[in-house]
Amino acid sequence: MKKITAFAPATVANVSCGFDILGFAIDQLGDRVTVALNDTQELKLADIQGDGGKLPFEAKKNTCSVAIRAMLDHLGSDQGMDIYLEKGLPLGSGMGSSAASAAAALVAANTLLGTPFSKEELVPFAMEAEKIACGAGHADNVAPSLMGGFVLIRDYNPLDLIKLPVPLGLHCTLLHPHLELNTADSRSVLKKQISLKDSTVQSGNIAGLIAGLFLQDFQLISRSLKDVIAEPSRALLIPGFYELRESIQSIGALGSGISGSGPTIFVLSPDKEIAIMAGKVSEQIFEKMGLDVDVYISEVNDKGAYVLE
Ligand SMILES: Nc1ncnc2c1ncn2[C@@H]1O[C@H](COP(=O)(O)OP(=O)(O)O)[C@@H](O)[C@H]1O
Ligand SMILES: N[C@@H](CCOP(=O)(O)O)C(=O)O
Repeated sequence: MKKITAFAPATVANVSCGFDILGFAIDQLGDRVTVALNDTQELKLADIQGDGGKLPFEAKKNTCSVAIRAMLDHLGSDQGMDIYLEKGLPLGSGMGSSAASAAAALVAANTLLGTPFSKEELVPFAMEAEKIACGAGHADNVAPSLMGGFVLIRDYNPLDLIKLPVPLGLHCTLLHPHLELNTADSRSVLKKQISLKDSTVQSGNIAGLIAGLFLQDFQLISRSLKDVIAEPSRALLIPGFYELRESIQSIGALGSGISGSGPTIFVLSPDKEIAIMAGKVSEQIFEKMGLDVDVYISEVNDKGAYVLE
C-alpha cells in the first residue's frame, strides 16, 4: 500500500505582540505522521505513539484526521486513509503541538494525492483542526508549521498570509517547564476588551517587530518584543516568568515572551552563544523553584513541514 511520512515542526505563536497574527517555526522538534491510502471511505487513526495514551483515536477529534477531512471535502473526495501519528511534541506546552500533527498529516496526504495544494493553500484545512483542538481556528501555529519561517496573518477573512524575512544569526531558546497548560484554558483567561491606549501600544510594537525583521535591526526587534494584551493575564500562570525576563536581559538577549499560550517561554537572541547562555540562566532559575525544564536552542526554521519518505 502506498504510504508517505511527513514531519512538521514546533512553532512559537504570537511572538509577544502578535496575538493570533504572528508565528515562527523551530528546527528539529516536531511531529511525524504517516498516511496510507486504504480501500474504505474512512479516515482511520491506525496508531498513535508518544502521547502517553492521551490523544483521541476518534477521527472527528484528532487534528490529523480533521485536517485531512477538510482537505478531502474541499476536493469532493471520499478517499479513505490510515493515519499513523508519532508525537514528538509535548501536549499543552505552547509549542504548537496540535498544529504540528495537522500540518504533518496534511503534507503527507496532499503528497499521496499528487500535491493538488501548495503548503500555503493547506493552511485553512489545518485551521479547521485547530478549532477542534482549542476551540479557535487561529493560524499562527499552523501557518509557520506548514510554510516555515516567520508568517504574518494580516487578515483572517479572507486569509492573507505573508512570509517575513529572518535576520541572520537570530536564535531562539525555548524553555519548557514541566507543566501542562491547555490552550483553550489559557485563552479563557484573556480579557475580551482592550483599551485604546493598549491597542496603540500593541500596534506600535507589532509594526516595530516586523520592520525590525525586514531591516535586520536587532535593537528594534528587542524594543518591540512587548505584549500588553495577552501576557499580563497569562504570565500569572507561569512561575518565574518575570524573574527570568530580567535575568536574560542582562546577558544580551533581545527579549522573551510566552510561546503561544504557554507555559513554554521563548527567548530571542542575536547569536547562538547568547541563546545557549539564556538556557543555562533559565535552568538555574527553574531549579531554584524546584521545576524541571527542557531547554531547546534553535534557529528559525525556514523550511516548514516536509515529506520524509
Ligand atoms: N493530534 C492531536 N489531535 C487532537 N488533539 C491534539 C493533538 N495534538 C495535541 N492535541 C491537543 O490539543 C490541545 C491544544 O493544545 P496543544 O496544541 O497541544 O497545545 P500547545 O500548542 O500549547 O502545545 C491539547 O489538549 C492537546 O492535548
Ligand atoms: N494565538 C494562540 C496561540 C496558541 O498557541 P499554542 O502553541 O499554545 O497552542 C493563543 O495565544 O491562544
